[in-house]
Amino acid sequence: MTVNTQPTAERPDPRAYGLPVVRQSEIPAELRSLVSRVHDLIDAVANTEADTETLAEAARTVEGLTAGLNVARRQIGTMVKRDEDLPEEAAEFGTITNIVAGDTNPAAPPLTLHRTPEGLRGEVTLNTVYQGPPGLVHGGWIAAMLDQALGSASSIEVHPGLTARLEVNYRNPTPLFTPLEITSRVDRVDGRKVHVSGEIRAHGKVTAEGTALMILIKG
Ligand SMILES: CCCCCCCCCCCC(=O)SCCNC(=O)CCNC(=O)[C@H](O)C(C)(C)COP(=O)(O)OP(=O)(O)OC[C@H]1O[C@@H](n2cnc3c(N)ncnc32)[C@H](O)[C@@H]1OP(=O)(O)O
Repeated sequence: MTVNTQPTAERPDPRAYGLPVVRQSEIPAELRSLVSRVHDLIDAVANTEADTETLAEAARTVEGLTAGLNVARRQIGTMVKRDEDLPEEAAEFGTITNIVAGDTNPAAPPLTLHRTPEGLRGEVTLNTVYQGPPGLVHGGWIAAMLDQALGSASSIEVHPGLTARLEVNYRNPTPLFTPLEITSRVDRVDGRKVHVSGEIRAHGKVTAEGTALMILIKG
């Protein structure tokens, strides 16, 4: 089908579902900096061979930091409003702690997707935190990235939906420490059923391809 790259005129407002909304520009630079440093910390912890004294001291420090941050927690389901140059009724929303793309999730790579004339495109480079087989990306994580890219294609080009079915073909190993190109698009819309597809490429070669059926949320 011809892909509609124009935002849908009417999108569901998460506030109508009782979900708080944070504008992307409202996320403090200090929080973004903390998220980036903890992202690096996760990698360091996963790979450290430091001596036990250093490990024990780090654990105490992190425990204290965790307690300090937990004094004020967001409501589950808090959404972030993206692309603020769009008109209010065409605004895009994502879950702020989304494991693949969440702005405030240090465990997320994060994957950012942008519109193209063909659909959506993003680039991401993964470290050993996302490792499955030695030197390769975990297959479940590959599925998660495709789910995100395919779900976003539906959300941005048609309407937000939930994944009813996802099929992944693993064509070639997906390497760590290598820029991965992720593309997705809407193939067909049939009432509330949106058929979407996408790929992951490394060095221009497809490593995984996915197709999914998204069921649009009502409203
Ligand atoms: C505010 C901003 C929020 C924004 C929220 C945006 C979130 C994006 C998240 C990214 C993607 C995810 O990870 S989503 C997370 C993983 N997925 C899930 O947890 C979904 C779990 N499943 C469900 O909740 C449900 O099964 C749904 C919602 C998928 C469908 O339930 P429903 O809404 O009651 O719809 P239902 O009447 O059953 O089906 C509608 C039509 O679709 C068909 N259909 C339904 N499921 C299937 C299926 N698996 N395979 C084939 N066909 C199916 C039915 O036959 C029917 O066709 P016909 O009779 O009309 O012909």
